[in-house]
Amino acid sequence: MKILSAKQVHEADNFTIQKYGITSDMLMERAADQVFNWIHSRLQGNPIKIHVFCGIGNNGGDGLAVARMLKEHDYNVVVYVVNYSEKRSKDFLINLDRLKERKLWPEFIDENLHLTSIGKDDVVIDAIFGIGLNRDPEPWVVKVLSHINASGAFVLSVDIPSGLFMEQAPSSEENVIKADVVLSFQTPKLSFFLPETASYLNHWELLDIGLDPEFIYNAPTEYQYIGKPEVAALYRPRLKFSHKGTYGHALIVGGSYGKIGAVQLAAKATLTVGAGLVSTYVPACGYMPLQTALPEVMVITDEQNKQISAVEVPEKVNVICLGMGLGLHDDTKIALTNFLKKNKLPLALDADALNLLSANRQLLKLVPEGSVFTPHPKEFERLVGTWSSDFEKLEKAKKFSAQTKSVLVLKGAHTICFYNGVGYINSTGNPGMATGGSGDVLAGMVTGLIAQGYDVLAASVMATYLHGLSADIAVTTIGYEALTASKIIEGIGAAFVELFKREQPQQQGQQQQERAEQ
Ligand SMILES: NC(=O)C1=CN([C@@H]2O[C@H](COP(=O)(O)OP(=O)(O)OC[C@H]3O[C@@H](n4cnc5c(N)ncnc54)[C@H](OP(=O)(O)O)[C@@H]3O)[C@@H](O)[C@H]2O)[C@@H](O)CC1
Ligand SMILES: Nc1ncnc2c1ncn2[C@@H]1O[C@H](COP(=O)(O)OP(=O)(O)O)[C@@H](O)[C@H]1O
Ligand SMILES: [K+]
Repeated sequence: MKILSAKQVHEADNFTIQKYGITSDMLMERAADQVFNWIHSRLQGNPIKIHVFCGIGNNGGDGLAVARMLKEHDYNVVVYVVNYSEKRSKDFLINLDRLKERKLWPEFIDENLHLTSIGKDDVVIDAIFGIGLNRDPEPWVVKVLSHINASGAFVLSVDIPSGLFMEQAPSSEENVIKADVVLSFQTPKLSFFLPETASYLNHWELLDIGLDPEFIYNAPTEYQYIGKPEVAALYRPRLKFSHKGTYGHALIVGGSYGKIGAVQLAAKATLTVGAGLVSTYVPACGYMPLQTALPEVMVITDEQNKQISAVEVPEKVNVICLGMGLGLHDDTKIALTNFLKKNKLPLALDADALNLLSANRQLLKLVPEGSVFTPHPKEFERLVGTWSSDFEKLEKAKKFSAQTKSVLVLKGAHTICFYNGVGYINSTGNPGMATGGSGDVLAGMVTGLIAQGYDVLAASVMATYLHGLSADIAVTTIGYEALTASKIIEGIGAAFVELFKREQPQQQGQQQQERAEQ
């Protein structure tokens, strides 16, 4: 799913309005109707107090329209207009008139703040700023935002939490509403996925307001949100008359004394995503544990017992994964240098391979184009230096991918794969994955898919999605704490199966029952 910029959303609005001969006010009515339905299906007429805070632009217009619909259904509504500018939008004014026609008079809030108290059991609808926010709110507006944040009420933000920019970090935490739920129109916003800005919302949902699909399809975007349909489309079915040679031969190079487990995890993950053959290259101390733990995997050993001092590549290997548990020994640095000087195969570079490259930057030039780098944020910082905000980190990631002409898999709660100027944001995964070895599993999965002939971008995006999905399935039965890297590997099969499961159509009665329970 594409992630549009604010400018593109406005263009999509105009395009839709012209193509279908509708008015902008009708589009606003659609948006408000969807928000109202969402609330109404949950509250079902509950007389709870609902405070609707509106700005003076179209986000405020949405708020006024929702307030009108709530009033028409006899909800207990109070409406406020946060009057931060005299430049009221046309559709805001239309909806202000409609509200007044229903005898619902908003309270206007200006810098002479008079703020009504909000009970902690009340509901707040936040429609103060939407995607039109282009500068920090003024101090008195910040006080309104803080008043809402301090109330303890359930906060539902329309489109985006007020004060949160689409593509820029807020200058202060108190400038932004903390939303329990965001009902966002048509397209998710980039700031929903970055650690610094995602913390302003607990949960988001998309409402389809019918912006023209053709416009969205043709819009060039810098970010995409990757879900099941995008990944299912990448899947390459296995062929009836195939054999193990059809699915590639991957080599995993890694391990040092005490860190052979990292190679076990990666190699097992490589096999489990379907690679035809998997070999490992490890220091001699890794021979016995690997042969014992993974009978399917072939093992080649270095002449050194505790660390790798050379890399030997067996014939017919078509992808090499390098780095897990490798260590930073001088022997290993020499091994990596000599290997990179000769190697022409695509690489998946992880962990200590990345750390060795960071410490010996001249080696980066030897990494073949079309490789994959899988750093976690600290490893990425070692590669490119520090950043002042998550948005700057994204720019650095894009630049690194362009310079190396490779995929950069920047790991995190929402891992983002960068390639050719586009960031693919993963939708699966959970905090149970914050456990040693889960990154080794991901690197192995990427490698196993490349071995089978997936291109490097498809392999990275699909591996990242399945890795998170496996963990998501696992935690439904074992919880977050007991999730381990090995359990992620065990769940890869279930994740593949889930990829092609159709949602069961729900019976109407069942839906009503579920709504009543919420
Ligand atoms: N297709 C869709 O998705 C649809 C979206 N819709 C809704 O429209 C919303 C976007 O509306 P919007 O463009 O009118 O902007 P909004 O956020 O209400 O801000 C208002 C104005 O405030 C100003 N301003 C900015 N920052 C400021 C500041 N710090 N302090 C003071 N003023 C500031 C700035 O004007 P400026 O003063 O810069 O000229 C800005 O234009 C969107 O989020 C969604 O809710 C639906 O209605 C229909 C379909
Ligand atoms: N809170 C989280 N939510 C979702 N995914 C997470 C979370 N924490 C970690 N992960 C995932 O787990 C993996 C951790 O990788 P990494 O830090 O390299 O671990 P290790 O070095 O122990 O193998 C990454 O794929 C990351 O995206
Ligand atoms: K808002």
